[in-house]
Amino acid sequence: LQRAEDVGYISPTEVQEQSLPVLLSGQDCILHAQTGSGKTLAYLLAVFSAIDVGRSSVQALVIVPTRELGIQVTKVARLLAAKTCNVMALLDGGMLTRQKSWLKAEPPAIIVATVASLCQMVEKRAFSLGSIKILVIDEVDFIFGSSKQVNSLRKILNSYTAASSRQTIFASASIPQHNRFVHDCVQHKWTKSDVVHVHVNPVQPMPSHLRHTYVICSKKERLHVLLSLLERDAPKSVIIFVAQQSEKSKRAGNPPSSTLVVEFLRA
Ligand SMILES: Nc1ncnc2c1ncn2[C@@H]1O[C@H](COP(=O)(O)OP(=O)(O)OP(=O)(O)O)[C@@H](O)[C@H]1O
Repeated sequence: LQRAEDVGYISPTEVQEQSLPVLLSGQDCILHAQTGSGKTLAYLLAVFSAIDVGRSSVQALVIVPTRELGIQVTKVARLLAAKTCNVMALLDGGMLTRQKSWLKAEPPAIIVATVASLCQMVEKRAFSLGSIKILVIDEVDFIFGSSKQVNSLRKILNSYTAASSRQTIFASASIPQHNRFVHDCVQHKWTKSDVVHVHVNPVQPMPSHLRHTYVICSKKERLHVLLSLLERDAPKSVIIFVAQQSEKSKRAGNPPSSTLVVEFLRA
């Protein structure tokens, strides 16, 4: 807590105020609060409270759905660690071969990892998760919603580690059917039975001056429809979310849709 204050976190946000007594007492917790409310700092303070920085073993694991989020979390963890312990990022697209030898030579106290990279390392026996004291799953709704990641996540929760011997924290801005999720956590032994659900700042209703519109079209027509909407509405500014280009489309030599949209806006 002193270190958090030293780096500029003077007073806690609402989710931190409500969750820190639970987290620092070592109880399992579901941190459910909107984006930007300070969940990352809350769970990282629990991580630093749980680990013994003098021990050379992997004691804390933070699972994130994407490389980008992993980079952000690692940055905050390193800021708080202030060289008292090592924080390693095992993220998709990273240098896993080099990291494998680092892991064996000097196990970091904290690992921030994407599901696939972590499982790859564990399956190659680069390290074991036997000494994990605290496990955090960030953006849990995203990971459980991804068919690619969910089976590996279940292994991390139930095979590689056990809920009875670790503190487990789930964090998310949105947990659809959250009462059901809390029930599943206990039922599937992802957490202990006294897991606490900290739910603050439920998403505010949409401001009345905003208008939602949607268009139903086939997958093939999506880009064409988007470009026609841009042409028709000619917005002053716009944020467009595009999915990753599929490998099949890359191999076929198609330009990514982001390039096509940018070219259209430039013209
Ligand atoms: N107690 C605090 N005092 C001041 N700033 C804070 C505090 N806690 C967090 N912040 C800042 O608020 C911003 C958002 O925090 P954070 O990333 O932890 O939110 P989050 O709830 O994890 O968001 P997301 O759901 O997007 O992961 C960050 O820039 C962080 O540095």
